Amino acid sequence: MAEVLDMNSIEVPCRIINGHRSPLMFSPESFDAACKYRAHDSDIVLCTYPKCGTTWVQYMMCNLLHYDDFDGDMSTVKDQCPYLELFGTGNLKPGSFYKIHLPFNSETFNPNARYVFVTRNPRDVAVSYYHFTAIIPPGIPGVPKGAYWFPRYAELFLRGEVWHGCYMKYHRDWLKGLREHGKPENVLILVYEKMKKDPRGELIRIANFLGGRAAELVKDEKVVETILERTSVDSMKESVNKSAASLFKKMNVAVDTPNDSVEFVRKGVVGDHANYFTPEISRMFDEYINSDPGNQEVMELFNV
Ligand SMILES: Nc1ncnc2c1ncn2[C@@H]1O[C@H](COP(=O)(O)OS(=O)(=O)O)[C@@H](OP(=O)(O)O)[C@H]1O
Repeated sequence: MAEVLDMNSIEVPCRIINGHRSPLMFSPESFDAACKYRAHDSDIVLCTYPKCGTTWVQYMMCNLLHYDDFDGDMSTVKDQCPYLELFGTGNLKPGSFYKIHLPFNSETFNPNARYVFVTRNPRDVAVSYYHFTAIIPPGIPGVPKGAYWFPRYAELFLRGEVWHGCYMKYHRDWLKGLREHGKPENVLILVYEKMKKDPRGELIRIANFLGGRAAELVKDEKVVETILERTSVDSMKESVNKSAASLFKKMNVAVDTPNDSVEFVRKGVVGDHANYFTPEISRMFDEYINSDPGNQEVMELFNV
């Protein structure tokens, strides 16, 4: 008789490295090196909790920094803006642009470096992360894909028992860290919901934060149009998902998805949680948000 899967016993498989929950596919050496890497004065760090809009901002910034060479391929983007926990720090030189999903750490934080922090409503993050967790190997061994598992994932998400830990702790610590240790002129906070409302305005804000050639580029309306087109959901579904699949193959990671495509870019909308949240899940999220006054500061970011 087929074994019945108890959905309530399923965990997200993680490896604990330096106290952080790493996906199993990451090399412990790379992850550990990323945890210990202190930013140089001239670095630009894209720091986000996963699924907050990292890839979108990464693509906008790579366009602004490498406009003429930008080809939309994830292999190129990973060289222009490597993901430290996955690729390690071996190739970094001062003046690099890179992304991390690591928590705030005052020992590796450098107030002279520039930090771009991207955030998004935790309800939509949970849904997005649930989809991603289910498709990226080793995924959840033995768990078939399907929305019915979301209630369990939501519980694990609220407890912080998912890759990269607790959303709220991550946000509270980064916002406090940036406020107390950062220089305001070196910090840019972007909100996914605001980017959806006004991508042009936010692109120009990013360009002005970067300054130099990036700020010059966006004075040309044609360039702005081109970057907005290259970073639209539809263009990125094409460019990112297919090239991510070939990158995974190159890294010998078996991808369990149809059409050889890894859905880094899935729906790209605000409010998808309405399709997944039951009244019980909504109540759990409300309780979670109200459980700590520091969470309100985070939630206020989404009143856009
Ligand atoms: N161009 C563009 N416009 C709007 N939305 C976009 C775009 N690119 C990516 N996305 C959506 O961002 C979600 C993935 O987040 P991240 O890139 O932060 O994921 S990752 O942690 O770096 O893997 C994921 O959200 P969901 O669609 O809700 O799953 C992506 O679809």
